[in-house]
Amino acid sequence: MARPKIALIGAGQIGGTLAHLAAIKELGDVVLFDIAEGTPQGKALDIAESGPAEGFDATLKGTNDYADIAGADVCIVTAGVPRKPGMSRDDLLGINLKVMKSVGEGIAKHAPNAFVICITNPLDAMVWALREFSGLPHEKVCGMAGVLDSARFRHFLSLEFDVSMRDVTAFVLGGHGDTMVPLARYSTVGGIPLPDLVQMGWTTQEKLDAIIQRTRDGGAEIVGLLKTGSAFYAPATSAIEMAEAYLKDQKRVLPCAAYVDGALGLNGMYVGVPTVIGAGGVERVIDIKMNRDEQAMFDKSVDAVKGLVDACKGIDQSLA
Ligand SMILES: NC(=O)C1=CN([C@@H]2O[C@H](COP(=O)(O)OP(=O)(O)OC[C@H]3O[C@@H](n4cnc5c(N)ncnc54)[C@H](O)[C@@H]3O)[C@@H](O)[C@H]2O)C=CC1
Ligand SMILES: O=C([O-])CC(=O)C(=O)O
Repeated sequence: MARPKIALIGAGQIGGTLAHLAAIKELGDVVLFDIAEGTPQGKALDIAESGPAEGFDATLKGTNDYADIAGADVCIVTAGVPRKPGMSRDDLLGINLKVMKSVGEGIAKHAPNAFVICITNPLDAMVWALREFSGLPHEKVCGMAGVLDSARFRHFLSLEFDVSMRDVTAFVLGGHGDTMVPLARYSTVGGIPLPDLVQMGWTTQEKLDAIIQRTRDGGAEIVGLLKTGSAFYAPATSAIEMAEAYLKDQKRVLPCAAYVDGALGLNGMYVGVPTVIGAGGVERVIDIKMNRDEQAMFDKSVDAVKGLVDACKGIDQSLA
């Protein structure tokens, strides 16, 4: 049976890391696309040359021609611009919206049956716009943010509790911005919810609040350290987890920016929610119940995403 084909649209920091991970994990043959001439070709060749030592079977091709993504099973989109210190993700909206238009058209023409994972920021608005421009089914287009934000939360919790990251679960929902919603009640260590761990004296509410804030600021913390761009190792790993769930029909329960129409009181919008990802794409949005405080935080985040979508419609009349 032929290997799956994975198209990576954008061959920058995340795109290159995605290609490396996809090859090492033998998820399929990789096509790296970028408008920058030489970059995707150079990265594809460099990673291919790591194959003999690593011992993977996958082909890697770099290209500036959308025709080369033809028939891709998965497209992961990182094309666009990252932020620098002092910027918010939302500042990228105008420039990256134009990129989503060309990428959406390219995918629609050459890989209309792909499962599409958008990473480009501001994430929730960009995945909405990419879906609009591509016209693909909603369940086949989603955005990566919740897996990353939850991974950051899990990492910080594992440090606080001095336990393996594998035994920490977390759910971060809402938009991928300052209003994101880390849900303590739905996050656990060894199956014990975080509020119970506070009561058991394993940590204090103050420390937990600080970890939640550090999670919200997780992207900015890395931007502040790197200075020239934003995080790429953990974002790439997170998107690969989603792609693998689709390709292997794993039916993973993962938070992602999905199209929600009916669940969680939402009518037809993209935002971070718990989902099930399998061979059907986003097969299910989990309609979790939130308490009053959680709902208030989620509503605020939903409003922030709606504001960004309205801004997209203001910039590009074809989206209105
Ligand atoms: N959703 C999330 O959780 C995260 C999102 N991001 C976002 O991911 C995006 C990519 O980040 P990096 O890879 O670090 O940036 P990067 O600058 O290293 O790579 C972006 C690549 O996109 C290419 N590009 C620009 N316009 C294009 C077009 N029209 N078609 C094809 N390629 C195009 C550039 O040539 C560049 O190689 C940024 O918008 C960043 O904010 C970053 C981290 C996490
Ligand atoms: O912070 C950024 O600009 C990149 C990003 O979305 C993240 O790392 O969470």
